[in-house]
Amino acid sequence: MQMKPYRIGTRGSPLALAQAHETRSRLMAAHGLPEDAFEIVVLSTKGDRVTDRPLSEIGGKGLFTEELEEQLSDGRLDLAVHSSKDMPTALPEGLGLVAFLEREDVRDAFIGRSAPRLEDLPLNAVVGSSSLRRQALIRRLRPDLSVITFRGQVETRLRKLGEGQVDATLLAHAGLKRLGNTGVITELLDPESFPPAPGQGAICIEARTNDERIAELLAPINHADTEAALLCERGFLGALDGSCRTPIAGLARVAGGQLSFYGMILTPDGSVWHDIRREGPLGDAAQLGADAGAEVRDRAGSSFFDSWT
Ligand SMILES: NCc1[nH]cc(CCC(=O)O)c1CC(=O)O
Repeated sequence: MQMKPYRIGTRGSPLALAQAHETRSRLMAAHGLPEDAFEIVVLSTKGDRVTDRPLSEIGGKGLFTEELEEQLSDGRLDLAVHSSKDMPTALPEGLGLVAFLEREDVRDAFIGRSAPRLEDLPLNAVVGSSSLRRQALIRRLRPDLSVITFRGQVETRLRKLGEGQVDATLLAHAGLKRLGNTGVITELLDPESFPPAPGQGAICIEARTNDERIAELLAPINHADTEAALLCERGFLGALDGSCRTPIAGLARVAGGQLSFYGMILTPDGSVWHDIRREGPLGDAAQLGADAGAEVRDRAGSSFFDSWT
């Protein structure tokens, strides 16, 4: 009997497509299914269409997810593949992050034209980044640099760098690996001094939470340690109510059945920051992250958060 193919939704950027193809390959291998058991459905989102303004200004969570989520909710899609980093902490009713693929390298990659390392950039060099976290972390380490907003797909940013619009840029190592573009990297940044975004490097799969058939399909490709780390990092983000305007970093790692979490919040100019370290059992991942978020929020005090708005 010919079954209807599972419909996998994705955005159309090269990175998103690579992630959707990787997910399909994992599903084919896990279930011994042929390629045509899955159909990859490409949707354009608001975040893809508005490219001339910083994401933090267009505002609104779910900029890259709304169209996919509508089609998941009404059954036109069975699953949607995302970068966990781009996923808001609150999802529409009835949808959830049902599986996480094993995480790639979490580090940020530095791509320098004027110097191979962030610390070697000449005084007053220009760094392009659209991420508030990266902007704040750069300013924290190198207050002399000028940081400009720099949007577009990975390829667009590399082209702008090549044209000399900036002296350096930063991109996720994981994304460059998935695009087969690691040759451009001149330095991998230490996650202690340059902590990644919550979710960085992990592909997640969103689906209807009440759909048993899809839950069974996804169970064998879920990576338990990645899931625990992600729940922890998203707990941290949620406790800080990370809007798109907040520089927040957070990384949970699993070793010996224990989670260790490191998180940081910064003012956009990088002049003030608060960091936190927490260890705990895997089973309490989300709570551990949420507690860390609450503590760092209390420590920072409300005046700290005023500087964000
Ligand atoms: N917001 C864009 C985005 N979302 C996920 C990745 C990279 C892949 C990942 O972190 O999983 C990127 C590009 C980048 O930060 O370089």
